[in-house]
Amino acid sequence: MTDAAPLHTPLGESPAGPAGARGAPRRTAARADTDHEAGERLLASLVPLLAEWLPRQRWFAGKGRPITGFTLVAATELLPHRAGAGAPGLLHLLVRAQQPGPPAGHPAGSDLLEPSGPAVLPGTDDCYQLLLGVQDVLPPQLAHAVVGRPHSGPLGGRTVYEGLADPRLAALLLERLRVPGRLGPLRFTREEGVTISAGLTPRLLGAEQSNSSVVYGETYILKLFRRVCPGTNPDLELPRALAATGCARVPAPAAWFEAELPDEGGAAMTLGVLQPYLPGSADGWQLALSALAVRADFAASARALGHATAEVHLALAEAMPTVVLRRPQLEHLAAAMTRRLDTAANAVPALRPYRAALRGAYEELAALGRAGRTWHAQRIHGDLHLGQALRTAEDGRWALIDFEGEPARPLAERCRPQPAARDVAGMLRSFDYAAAVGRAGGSAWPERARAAFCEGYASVHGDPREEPQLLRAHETDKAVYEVFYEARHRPEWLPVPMSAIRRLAGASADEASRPVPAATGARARPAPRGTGACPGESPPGRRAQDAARGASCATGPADGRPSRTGYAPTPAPSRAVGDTPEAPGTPRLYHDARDSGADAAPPHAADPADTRPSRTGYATTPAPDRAVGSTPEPPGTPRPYHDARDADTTPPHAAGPADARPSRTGYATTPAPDRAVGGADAAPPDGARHP
Ligand SMILES: Nc1ncnc2c1ncn2[C@@H]1O[C@H](COP(=O)(O)OP(=O)(O)O)[C@@H](O)[C@H]1O
Ligand SMILES: O=P(O)(O)O[C@H]1O[C@H](CO)[C@@H](O[C@H]2O[C@H](CO)[C@@H](O)[C@H](O)[C@H]2O)[C@H](O)[C@H]1O
Repeated sequence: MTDAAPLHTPLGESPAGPAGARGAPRRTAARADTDHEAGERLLASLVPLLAEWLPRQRWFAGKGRPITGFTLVAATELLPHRAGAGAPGLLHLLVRAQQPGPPAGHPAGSDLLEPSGPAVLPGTDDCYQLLLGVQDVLPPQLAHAVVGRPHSGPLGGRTVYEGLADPRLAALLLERLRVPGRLGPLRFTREEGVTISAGLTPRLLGAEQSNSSVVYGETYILKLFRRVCPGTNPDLELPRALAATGCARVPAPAAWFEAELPDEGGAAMTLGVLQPYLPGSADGWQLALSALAVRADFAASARALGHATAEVHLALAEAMPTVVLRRPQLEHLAAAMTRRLDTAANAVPALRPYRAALRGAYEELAALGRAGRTWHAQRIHGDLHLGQALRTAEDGRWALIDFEGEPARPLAERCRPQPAARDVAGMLRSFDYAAAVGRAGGSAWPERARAAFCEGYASVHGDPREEPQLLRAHETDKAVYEVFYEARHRPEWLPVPMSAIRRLAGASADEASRPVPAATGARARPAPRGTGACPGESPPGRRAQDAARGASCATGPADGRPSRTGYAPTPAPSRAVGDTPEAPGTPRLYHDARDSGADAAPPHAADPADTRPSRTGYATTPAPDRAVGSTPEPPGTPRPYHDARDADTTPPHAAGPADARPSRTGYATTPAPDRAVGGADAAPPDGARHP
């Protein structure tokens, strides 16, 4: 029982037939095991297809670096495919992709309270979640979803495709989530007291995402995390904690599923979360751009958004541990920000002229720590921007989504308490972005929005403007990150954060401590002046303007779309582990013999088209801020939302009627160990709870 090596298939070793044939994946010890052999054959036959297909997926985090091999972590047959049956099969795979070299997308290890890792990393082997459909012949409406046809192996001659694109297979996932249970390493959990309707029609979202989401009957949305790691994803943890406090600003998880892989240290890997869908909602980015398109003010919406953000922060501070940041932590925070600045400046020359001035904001923070100043840190959203706020059609209130934090950062880092100012800074930066992309033509619009947001926030949870050094340091840190992000993913957008960099670098200490002006009667600040030659620093170019009107950025990564993901800074070399009685370290192919597939949901035309606007850009439906704007809308424009000020009722969480149908699949319990990744979170620097 020491068959410990994870199944690893280097590229270049093509599968040539059944198990044991030339090119089959290596293992350190042989053991006759049907599941293991099935797993070997399966991965071997899929490797050439995955090597081509994976880098083209928008959620693939390792763009720009070659994949040198794959390691199978676990394989589970959610629905067996029977040749000639006509019905599809569904395979769930957890696969590591080995990629040499430093990860792309984010300025270096960016921990808050712990020392950073090395600036240049030897490589990554991120684990990805794949849901692969299998059919003999794919109907034309699923042609866009094809992964490929393996030449040989267990799937030889069949068509493998993105399973989420097939409504029959997406429906099966919902069916799983409706009834708690296990299947191999997969555990499906439903929130206590929640019932989930059966038979809701699935629709795969086409939005630009770090993950993949399926909407069920406009009632639920299932987010499948694509790059996964051991531990509870904050996008499950925080919304659940918030729901327990009664905070209605965040859709409460109704069900979720995880992988339990004992050799990962016992930490379940969150794979997907089902939550109520807010139909007809519009995100803050769309709304802000729509307001700008008709020269409408956004202050009332921004104020309501500040209010909502503060409510969420308050609830999180009540529900989760908080810490006090004292001198060591503040020095550490300043040092981490400085490292990120240095890494970004090394990568983006445009930043270099401002480096010394920007450091001042961080040094000021450290100096305040040395002088005895303290701040509280708590769990926060971690990646707050206008695209993460939805204004609901039902009652016009703001809801916040996507609590994953910056997906590029290691999980442990994302789970640490941080100053709430970090979220505030993220949103303030977003107003600048909207103003630039929406061509506000001056600083009045963003300044009013920023001030209004702070006012709304202050009415609940303390005024962020009273912490000018903390806010400035975080805004600087965010703008530096954005420079790096845009340089890599959307070069046309680089002038947007660069303009903030000039402003932040140019601010004197006095100016920095000047509070954000009040929204009412705020005077426009003069346009920021440049302080040096800066490649790419012209106003957003034609393509950025086009993007703001609905076109895609032409200089994104390989797939031609700007990637929303960042990087994976934690090197995670594959290792052989395992001591479980079954087949430690052995990837297993789980399946459920009871699942015939014969009674699967009836075929349904795939609906790949998603009419929701992209999150990165580009409102296509003018939706001005009704709170302020008086400009008439274009005729026929749907108005799915109304002003938050008019409504303060809680959006109900949609839960369907009880349905007692049993799950169609059963439960295999064999563990599929792989390796431990990531570490426990750092101990809080101070156990004091937020008063
Ligand atoms: N509860 C919800 N109701 C309505 N739309 C949602 C909901 N959650 C997410 N969305 C839509 O799905 C998109 C992607 O969701 P998000 O959680 O941001 O995924 P990702 O982390 O992959 O970016 C959002 O921009 C929003 O348009
Ligand atoms: O939503 P993600 O967590 O994937 O965040 C990444 O992509 C964002 C773009 O979608 C990017 O946000 C930046 O651009 C937004 C406009 O497109 C703007 O509203 C944000 O303020 C700005 O930071 C984010 O930085 C990146 O991490």
